[in-house]
Amino acid sequence: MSGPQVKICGVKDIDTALAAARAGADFLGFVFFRKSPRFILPEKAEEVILDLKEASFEEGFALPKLVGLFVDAGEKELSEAPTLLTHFQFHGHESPERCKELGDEFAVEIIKALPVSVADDVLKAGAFEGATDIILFDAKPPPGAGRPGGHGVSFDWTAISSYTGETPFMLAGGLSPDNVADAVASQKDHSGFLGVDVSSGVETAPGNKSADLIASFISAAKGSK
Ligand SMILES: O=C(O)c1ccccc1N[C@@H]1O[C@H](COP(=O)(O)O)[C@@H](O)[C@H]1O
Repeated sequence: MSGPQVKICGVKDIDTALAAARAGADFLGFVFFRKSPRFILPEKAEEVILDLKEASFEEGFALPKLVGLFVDAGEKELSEAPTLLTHFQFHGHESPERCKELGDEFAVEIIKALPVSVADDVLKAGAFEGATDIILFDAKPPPGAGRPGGHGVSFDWTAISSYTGETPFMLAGGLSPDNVADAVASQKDHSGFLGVDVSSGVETAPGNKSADLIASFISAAKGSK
């Protein structure tokens, strides 16, 4: 495995985007789900992306891949998303066929999140083979939760050992600077492991990202803690 890729999700402003990109984030996520404390308007996300792109030229850091996070979004919502997004991340009930169709229609790569609590949940990834570019194994939300992710809860990572698909996967749910090295170590021998994704674990309060926690998370994930 080459080094794990890191996705910092729930970016709401240029300072966070710059902190993550300068620290070496490979993906930045923008949450277009209104019930989330990380929600960002598409116009604001577009502004952040354009400013980030300009800074990447001026300072010479790599522009991360740019991910829009959606939950059962319709065509209108998807078409209002910033045009520079490289990936759509789906956290709703999107079928494999719908994932494939939308990836082709919007010319983006698709990340499909699958909620996991036990090994059997991981087997559901089989249906998405060939329909998505990345599978995101995320923790199942707590009962009664108002959104399908971003709760800072984790699951037993050994559940992923039952995954034998060809589609690369990322791991999310309750990761933080303190446990991400263990999470990476738990998957490093799995040929499909692409990287890790975090939101709550690099925040001081829901929706408030910390540049220090982001930098600590990225170095711990990439092995230079
Ligand atoms: O972050 C949110 O508010 C959110 C809303 C709706 C769907 C997913 C959401 N977050 C994603 O959940 C995982 C894990 O988050 P955490 O690190 O446990 O907070 C990650 O992909 C978030 O982007």
